[in-house]
Amino acid sequence: MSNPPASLDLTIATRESRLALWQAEHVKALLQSLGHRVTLLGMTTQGDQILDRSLSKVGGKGLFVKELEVALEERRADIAVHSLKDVPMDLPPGFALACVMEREDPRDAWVSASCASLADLPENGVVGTSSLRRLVLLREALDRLGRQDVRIEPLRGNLDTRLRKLDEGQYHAIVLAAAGLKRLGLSSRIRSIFDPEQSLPAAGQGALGIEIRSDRTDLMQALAPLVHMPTWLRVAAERTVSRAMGGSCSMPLAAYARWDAEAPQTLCLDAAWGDPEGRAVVVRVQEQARVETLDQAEALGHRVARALRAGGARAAGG
Ligand SMILES: NCc1[nH]cc(CCC(=O)O)c1CC(=O)O
Repeated sequence: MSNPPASLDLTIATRESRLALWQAEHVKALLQSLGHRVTLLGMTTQGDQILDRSLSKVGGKGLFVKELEVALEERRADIAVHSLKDVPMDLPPGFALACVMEREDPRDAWVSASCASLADLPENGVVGTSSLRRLVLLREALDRLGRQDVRIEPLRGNLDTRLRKLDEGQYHAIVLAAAGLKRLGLSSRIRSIFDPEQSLPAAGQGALGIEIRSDRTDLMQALAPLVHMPTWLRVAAERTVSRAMGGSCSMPLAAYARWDAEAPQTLCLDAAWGDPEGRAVVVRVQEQARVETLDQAEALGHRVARALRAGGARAAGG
């Protein structure tokens, strides 16, 4: 006979943006429904403080997770909830990704009151995004429409700040992850959702990950019911591409995996790599494989990274 699962006292370290708090509350509610007692420990990260420079210039993804890891290290918290997109490919020694949860909408959203689409932008229109990936993919789409007049301008800050900058008229439209808007009940702001063919999502976009100290095997068991394996396999493949390309936000790289609707257990992985100067997409590849384990997902990711390099993509730092 197995023992009933232990009820734990758990502290969740979280950033304090509205989206981060929503995500932490979401995990808190799930853990409480499993019988655990949960408190939140809110904290500000460097990524939240540096708002005047593009993230790719100031050190990238690690900026959003470092302080949370210090809280885990100092045992002030047990788990950290992250948007997987912001989590570096390799966690520092002593930390582990214990759980990947079911994915929200992974796609990019077009947010604009005045323009229904790219084609609808006025002469010399301005679109806001700070993601190099979105910049490169938008530029490509605009060039195809013959819209060299449209400018793409940097846009930083949390979701509310970005929406305010749009509302103030600094941009005609902005591009954001649909997942964040949906989680915060802001779906009505979404004018349209990009087909992944056009704006291929970033590795891990829309998925939540839970990080722990790797010695906390007790927590792995407690978190097991929150694991969504179909999502974990998708994002493992995507993140492997990113890791293999030296993934950082200073490289325009998209990696998006989806399950084939017809073939059982078959994962289709698309990737796009752009010139780091952010001008035009140079390489797009697609591979698929039967995937039932994380190892197989990673093998697919490596194949896609090799195909990107064969097509002319260069890994960062080498
Ligand atoms: N880079 C910031 C970030 N990290 C996660 C999300 C959205 C939610 C998600 O992808 O889970 C966002 C905002 C955005 O890209 O518009």
